[in-house]
Amino acid sequence: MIEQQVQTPTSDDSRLFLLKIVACLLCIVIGKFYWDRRKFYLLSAKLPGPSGYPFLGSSLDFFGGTEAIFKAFSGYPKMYSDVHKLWIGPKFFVVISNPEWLEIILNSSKALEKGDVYEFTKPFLGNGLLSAPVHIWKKHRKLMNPTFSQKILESYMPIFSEQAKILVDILCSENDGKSFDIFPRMSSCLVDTICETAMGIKVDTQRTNNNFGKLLDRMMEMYFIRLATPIYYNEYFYSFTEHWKSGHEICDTLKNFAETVISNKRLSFEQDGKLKKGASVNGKRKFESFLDLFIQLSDEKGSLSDEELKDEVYTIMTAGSDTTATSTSFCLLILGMYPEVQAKVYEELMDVLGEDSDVTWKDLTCLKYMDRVIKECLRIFTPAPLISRRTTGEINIEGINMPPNTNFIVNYLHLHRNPKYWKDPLKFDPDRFLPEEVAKRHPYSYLLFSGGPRSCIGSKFAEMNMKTLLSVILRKFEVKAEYKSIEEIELKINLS
Ligand code: HEM
Repeated sequence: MIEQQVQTPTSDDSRLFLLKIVACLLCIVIGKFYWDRRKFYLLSAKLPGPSGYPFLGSSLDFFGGTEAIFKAFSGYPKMYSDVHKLWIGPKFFVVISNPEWLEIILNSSKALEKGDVYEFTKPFLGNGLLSAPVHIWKKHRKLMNPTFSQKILESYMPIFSEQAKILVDILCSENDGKSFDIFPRMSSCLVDTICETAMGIKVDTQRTNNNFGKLLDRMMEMYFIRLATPIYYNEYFYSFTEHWKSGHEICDTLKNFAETVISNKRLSFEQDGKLKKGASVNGKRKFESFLDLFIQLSDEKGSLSDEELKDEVYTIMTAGSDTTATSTSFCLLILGMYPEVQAKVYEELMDVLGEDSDVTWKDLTCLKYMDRVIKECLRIFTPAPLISRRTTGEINIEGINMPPNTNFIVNYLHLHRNPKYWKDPLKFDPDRFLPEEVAKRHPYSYLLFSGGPRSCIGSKFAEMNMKTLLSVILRKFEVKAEYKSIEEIELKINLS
């Protein structure tokens, strides 16, 4: 009789078999990871730039917070080129500070989508203009563009002036001749200005210890902390951190606040009947906040839900307050370092406005020297130094093919300090912005508010607000700065 011998697999055999399957699966996953990204490796090989370490890329350059990010982005273009590659972890970026490239990219319909880092703003800003995907952005931007018209912004001038005067009163009462940091005061002033213009509510953070302003500030700060902390990039790991928890708590409080404001507005509109479009009082446009206007326009042209209204209003508040506060503070700092320039600005203010008169929009258009001073200050200290975009189709520039889903970082800081376009870039010289000088430069060599169809919607608002603030402050005070040279000033960086 033949006995059939059945060999049962030992536990070692099955372990080896399992190990082989896991190894095979791992190879497939890694292979697919590299295969999906092969186009970025090809592109990376064609561009100069730091190669970084495997898996980490150049992320170690960013340890040390926002100052480290600033140093890295100032250094890369000098070391490599004004178009260079950058790996942050496994993520690939093309970093650009070249006007010719920027003109093409910022105007391309294939580069309107925001870069992946804007995802971090989503818990708070949802699909507001700053981070919205293009199909939503197009609809909302079209609806919102008319609300930033000259006429509407002119109706905000009394608020700009009133808040600037409150700031001056506070500075007068606190001024003991000692030096202090103007930014926190400026920031409160801008929060109050933007809350009133965006939502039509007075939060008065300047004079009271209002919690709303603090929460708004904290929310923005948390976003920048996340941006400067690569270990917070992964959503899954981040969701276990205290930072995530407190971010969500603040977010919920701010959301509830906005929801109450919006529902009260809707209620009062229903009670008062529809708003009269562009209604005027004594020949001047009646004040209507952005929120009033959005509700009105969305009723006429296709609705924005309450959630969308909240996102847009908070986007305006976030994008508008910190940038304008930083910009105006930098202008005062530089004017404090250059007394002869400050004297000329003062002289112009006296010529155009005299000692006490309120500032009108017409006056602002006459402040030509101040305009050049502001532009030059913000060239050197660009308040929105980096932005990021992502391609949705192939873009070819100078024979270099950038495939869909390429993330760009636009390095405005270097664009504005690039010695190719700005001789002696750290020299402060407002005359660089004389019309004849501007005409000599590439139009995309100065992009304070970015360029193309997705540039800053609030640029006019910001200019009017900054000029009003400076007009009120500089007629009251002579400012001085402790810094002696621009090189001394260390910058921190954020992403707009
Ligand atoms: C000096 C002050 C300001 C600077 C330097 C600045 C700069 C910028 C920059 C660089 C962008 C990015 C554009 C891009 O991705 O290409 C932007 C977008 C934006 N800014 Fe400003 N901004 C300022 C003030 C304001 C103000 C006062 C408001 C609102 C009242 C505002 C609202 C926005 C919005 C909503 C966006 C998104 C636009 C879109 O994607 O359609 N900004 N800003």
